[in-house]
Amino acid sequence: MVLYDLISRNIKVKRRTFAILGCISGLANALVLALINNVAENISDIHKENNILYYLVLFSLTIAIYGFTQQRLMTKAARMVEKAIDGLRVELFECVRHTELSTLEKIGKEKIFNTLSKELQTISQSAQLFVIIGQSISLVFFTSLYIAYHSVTAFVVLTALILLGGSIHRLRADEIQKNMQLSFESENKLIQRLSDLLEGFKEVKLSVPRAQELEHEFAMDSARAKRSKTTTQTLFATDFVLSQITFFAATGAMVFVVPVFSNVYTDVVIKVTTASLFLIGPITSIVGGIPIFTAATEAGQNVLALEKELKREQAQYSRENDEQAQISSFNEIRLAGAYYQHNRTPGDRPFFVGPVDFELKRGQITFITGGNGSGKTTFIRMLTGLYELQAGQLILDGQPLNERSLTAYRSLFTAVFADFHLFKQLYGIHNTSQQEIDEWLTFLEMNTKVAVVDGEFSTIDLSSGQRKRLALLSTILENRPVYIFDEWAADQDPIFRRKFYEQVLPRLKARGNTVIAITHDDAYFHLADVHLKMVEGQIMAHQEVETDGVLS
Ligand SMILES: Nc1ncnc2c1ncn2[C@@H]1O[C@H](COP(=O)(O)OP(=O)(O)OP(=O)(O)O)[C@@H](O)[C@H]1O
Repeated sequence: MVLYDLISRNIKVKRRTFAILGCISGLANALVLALINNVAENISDIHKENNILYYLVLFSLTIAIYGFTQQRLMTKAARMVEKAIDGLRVELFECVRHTELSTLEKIGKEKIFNTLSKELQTISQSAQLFVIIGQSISLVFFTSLYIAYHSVTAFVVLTALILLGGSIHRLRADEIQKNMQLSFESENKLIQRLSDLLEGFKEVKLSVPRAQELEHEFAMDSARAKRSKTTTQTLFATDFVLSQITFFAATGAMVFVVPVFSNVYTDVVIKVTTASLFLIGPITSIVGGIPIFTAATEAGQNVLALEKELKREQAQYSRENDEQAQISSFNEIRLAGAYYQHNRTPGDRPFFVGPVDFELKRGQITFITGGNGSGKTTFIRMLTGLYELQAGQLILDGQPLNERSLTAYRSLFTAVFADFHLFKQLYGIHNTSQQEIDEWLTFLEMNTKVAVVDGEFSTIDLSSGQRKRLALLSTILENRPVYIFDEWAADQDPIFRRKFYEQVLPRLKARGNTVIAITHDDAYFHLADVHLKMVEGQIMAHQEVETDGVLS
């Protein structure tokens, strides 16, 4: 039971409480039937003996017990499922945070969005249903007992037909599951197309062919989702009708079949027929609830699958211990024979960086140049521990790093990547004063546009160059030993570009920070202590490449 496993993982499911409440509720419901049948059968005697009030009180009491237990059951189930989902949501978020960048790239953002939002919501929506199905099963059980008490033959016929109705659904469970998986995949694609439209809105607006093709692909995926959902719903609808027919057959059997096989009196036939009719509500609830239950089970499976994928390559060590450790200084970082190869996409030539030997000394300013696609970003990700090396070693002050020390090692770095994300809130930046923030805002010429209030930028609705300045400010406030800038100055005006190279970088150096900048601004190459060049996944001294013009 995927759903039960998911729910009971973080919270203790009070099975006994649910079972007791479910039984009382089902029993009370069945008692309503028994009472009505009994009063109807003996109505003239009851009136004669003035017992009607007694039965009325009994009837009201039974309904009150049913109402109370049913309400408790539903509230408890909702609370339990929401608590479990709260835990799962946070756990999955944590899992995403701890997973490796390469794993995240492999899984894709859409699947994570879809699972964390829609799939968890599907499970949440099914909370009340679990109770209704459970209570209906209990009602069917007690009503069947009531029928068995009056006629064993009626009970056997009814049980056989209920089992037959139940097995209809089981027969097509695989087909239903396959279609649900298809619609999950189509929905992932739909999210991807939608984010293409929203994130690339400007580009889409500028190009009608692009817009048309995107719309066409979206429509195709939407049609695929529609097909698989319609097939699923059709299967469910047929199941529903078949089970209703089975149910009517069961009721019909009470009057047409049972009297043939047993010597029952008319009043017994009426009672078992009424009881059988009484089952229509719970049986409809059970059959009608199957699609939602199946969807929730499928959603649970997708949640588990995502979690497994996220954890697959996650280091098996205690996160807490690992995250407590921060490295605040170093003398030398070395990459020895470091190698990383990207996953090959069909039709693509595999790209790898390495084997690379590289040394970074504290306080140096290193510039890295290189053509497009030469591997600069990949190299930076290897150096910062964002990509786990597939061969070779990262050595910090003579100590080779292992998985345990990787998170602490990463804390040496802060970066403004080429595809940086500007956080509106200054997450994790607390060791700074308003005065320091304001000074830097003025220095970066952003003080007239933005303020930092309660640890948040007042706005990030700015030009891309200005947003980059704020990203730079965030890194400066973080004050980490090593600064990485990937083409930081590319979209700054010439005056500020000069300021970046001639004032910001020296200021960081004076503070004791080490800087690695990917840059093509040759006017400032003389400011670097070390100048390297990346060529086809190999790193070498810039001078060496420029004079030899060949790769070793
Ligand atoms: N996540 C990835 N999966 C597969 N291949 C990738 C991935 N990231 C980069 N690559 C490939 O690796 C090669 C090097 O990319 P990389 O971004 O490291 O180069 P770069 O020198 O930084 O390029 P640019 O200057 O254009 O940003 C490219 O051919 C690119 O297609």
